[in-house]
Amino acid sequence: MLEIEGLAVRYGAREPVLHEVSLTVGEAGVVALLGANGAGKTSLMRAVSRTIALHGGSVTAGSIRFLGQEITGANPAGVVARGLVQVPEGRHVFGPLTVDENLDAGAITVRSREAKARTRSQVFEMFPRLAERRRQRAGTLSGGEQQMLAIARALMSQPKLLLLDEPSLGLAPRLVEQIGETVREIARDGVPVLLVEQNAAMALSVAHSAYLLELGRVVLSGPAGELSHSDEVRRLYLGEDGDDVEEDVSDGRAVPRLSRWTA
Ligand SMILES: Nc1ncnc2c1ncn2[C@@H]1O[C@H](COP(=O)(O)OP(=O)(O)OP(=O)(O)O)[C@@H](O)[C@H]1O
Repeated sequence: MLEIEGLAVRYGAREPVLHEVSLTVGEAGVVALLGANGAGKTSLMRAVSRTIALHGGSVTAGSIRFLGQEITGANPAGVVARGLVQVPEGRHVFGPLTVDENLDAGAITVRSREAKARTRSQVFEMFPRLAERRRQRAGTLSGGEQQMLAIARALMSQPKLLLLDEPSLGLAPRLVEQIGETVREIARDGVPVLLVEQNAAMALSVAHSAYLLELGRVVLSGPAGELSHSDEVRRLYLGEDGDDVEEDVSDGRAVPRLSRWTA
């Protein structure tokens, strides 16, 4: 469904942040893209959703094919119209609008009233908490509910492929589990997912295959089960060697990274 080959991305005149990245997402299942802060995960998502230019970046080499067609020159709206929909990091729900209005906004490209109503009831089945809060303003929802709304809004556009950027970020472990279950369910319902995560444990538990990015390069890839048994992933990303605590340079506190929700 999605074929990325030899992709290079840079911001302005700086050194490229992605080098020769190749990655494939098939017709079904979940593909996880793992990596530490700054590895280039979000930049890859932006390249695929064609929002990279909005962030001052560009694709300088390689190709991105979606459903067999080159999309490297497409614009963001064109990509969404083809069924490739991104839920960016940080949720970005429309705070002053209600849950229902947010869902309407997600369905703006869907013409048929019946199709919209059908998708809305499927979405409410998947997220009963949103159904209970359909007239509540999105800005007053909890962090976990906002993340669910961001995913639900993307589903309203009836995507053929969903890109999820760090859906577990900032959520408590119980909610991370729920997000993982939701991702599984979306894939089971027939929408393949490219899941970007720092939470390697969650991502590898829901994914079929996975890629590990380091400093803009794919350094490991394969079936998720194999990656979760690789020494490097276990040591650096699943925190099995006590190696998961690094200095947070912003305030000097030692904080667990990558494996922070796995305890
Ligand atoms: N708009 C931008 N302008 C310049 N450089 C950027 C921009 N966005 C990202 N970068 C740089 O690109 C590199 C990759 O960042 P990116 O956000 O893609 O990584 P990431 O793996 O998603 O990290 P995180 O998990 O922290 O979100 C970093 O060195 C970052 O500083």
